[in-house]
Amino acid sequence: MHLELERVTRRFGGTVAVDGLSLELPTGGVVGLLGTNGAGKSTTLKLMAGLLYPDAGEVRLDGAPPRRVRGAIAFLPERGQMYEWLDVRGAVGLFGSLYPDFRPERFYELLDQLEVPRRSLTRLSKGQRARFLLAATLARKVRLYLLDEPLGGVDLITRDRILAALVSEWREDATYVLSTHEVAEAEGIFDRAVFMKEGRVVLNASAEELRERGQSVAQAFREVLA
Ligand SMILES: Nc1ncnc2c1ncn2[C@@H]1O[C@H](COP(=O)(O)OP(=O)(O)OP(=O)(O)O)[C@@H](O)[C@H]1O
Repeated sequence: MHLELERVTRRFGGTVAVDGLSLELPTGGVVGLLGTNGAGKSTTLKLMAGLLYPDAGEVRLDGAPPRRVRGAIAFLPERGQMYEWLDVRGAVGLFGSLYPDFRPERFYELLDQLEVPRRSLTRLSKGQRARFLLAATLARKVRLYLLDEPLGGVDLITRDRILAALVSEWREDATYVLSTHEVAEAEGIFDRAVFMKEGRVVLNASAEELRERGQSVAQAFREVLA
């Protein structure tokens, strides 16, 4: 899915969360949306998902406003506090009825791959709950995956499993945008890194461009955001 944000601004009261942000992402690939706390990553993802409206500027997905292509977007919110009552069967029922593109087989595979015990969410740890909801999100077959901090608050071993699950899921016709401040750990999976600071894009570089600059994502992150 071709993603375009044109001079997008979003405020919350006196706070400018996203400040005249312009960004164009062609179809396909894995995009890291990187920035420190409060940089505006979550707000940007919600604007892309059509869950928030901009105060100014425009968001277009394949030329249309997000609300018109909502069915082609899977969004993983930052904190997995929703659906407390869900268990695996409930999730298959709920996601299956909400989303015609939900693939139960893929969900079971991902649960195994992410080593999530098949229990209700109330009986899972925070990290397991986050992986449960990540599995449910990735089990949808859509053209745009927006994942807010899928690596947040998990241990290193779990992080590797999540990255493996993500990598096993990549499809060429789909775009994956994931926000993180765990830059070093996510190194190597991004085709493109978009660095945000104070609601703006301060650097948008492909992995190749970073290599040509002789920089790792982590080095570029430190340089740009310092
Ligand atoms: N619903 C809201 N009401 C008020 N202020 C908000 C709201 N959502 C975000 N903000 C503010 O907007 C700014 C950007 O927040 P955002 O959550 O987009 O940043 P972030 O880069 O995702 O941060 P983090 O890495 O901490 O999740 C912050 O100053 C935040 O306090």
